[in-house]
Amino acid sequence: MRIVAAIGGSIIIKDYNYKKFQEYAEILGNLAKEHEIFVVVGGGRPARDYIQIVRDLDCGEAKCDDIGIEVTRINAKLLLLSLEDKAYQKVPHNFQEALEYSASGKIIVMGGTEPAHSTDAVSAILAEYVKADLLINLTSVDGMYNKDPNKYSDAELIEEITADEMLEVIKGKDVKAGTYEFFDMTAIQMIRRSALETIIVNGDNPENLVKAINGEKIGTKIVSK
Ligand SMILES: Nc1ncnc2c1ncn2[C@@H]1O[C@H](COP(=O)(O)OP(=O)(O)OP(=O)(O)O)[C@@H](O)[C@H]1O
Ligand SMILES: O=c1ccn([C@@H]2O[C@H](COP(=O)(O)O)[C@@H](O)[C@H]2O)c(=O)[nH]1
Repeated sequence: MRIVAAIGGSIIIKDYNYKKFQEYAEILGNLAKEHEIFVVVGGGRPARDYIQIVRDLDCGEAKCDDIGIEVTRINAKLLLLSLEDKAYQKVPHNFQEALEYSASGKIIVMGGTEPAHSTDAVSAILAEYVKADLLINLTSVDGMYNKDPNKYSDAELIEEITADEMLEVIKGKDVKAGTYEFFDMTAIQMIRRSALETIIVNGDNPENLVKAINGEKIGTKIVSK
């Protein structure tokens, strides 16, 4: 299978610790023996911190996005270093480069591309671009809930949701740099227009990536309407 995995910065760089990179490198390396793997890495807390400095400098939102993109590429580079020769040792800056580098037969790891969306959107566009069979979004919660589980203790996990229903929930959310909380509009629109098979799982345990690929019932599945 050709798989795109989006690893949230909220998990991979949460503790500024090499161990999560190592854990992911081992699992991705094993998966690459059977599957074609593309990874998109998010920015996490360091991206938000850097974005805040650019915002305080009053440089405008697109420049805030730019610095966010730089941080996602640093996180991608850290994962590349952990993967050693199992990955193509260059971070693609756009989808064409990702496709070109994939001719190496190695794992491809990228961060952001251009301003005005999140790495979730990058992963969805990449999944379209390379005609992936499966898009897996690894984040810091067990999937999509009916409301923010970190704010509401009675939030309920949604096992299956259509892209249209997701768009309804997400519309009206903030679209400023670093605030594309959970999913953003661009990501969901891509998922909808190409009916991308998508699963959102908790990536704090990287084994959940394997479970999702093996078709175990886990997280939230986004179905086309
Ligand atoms: N309806 C919801 N269901 C699940 N999580 C939600 C929801 N609404 C808001 N959230 C929040 O979204 C957060 C996940 O989004 P976040 O932007 O941190 O993800 P990420 O993509 O994993 O990381 P990053 O954006 O840093 O790369 C959760 O911690 C949760 O608090
Ligand atoms: O293609 C991209 C990717 C990211 N950004 C900006 O960077 C931050 C961090 O990415 P996350 O996916 O949210 O972790 C994001 O909020 C954007 O501000 C971007 O503009 N374009």
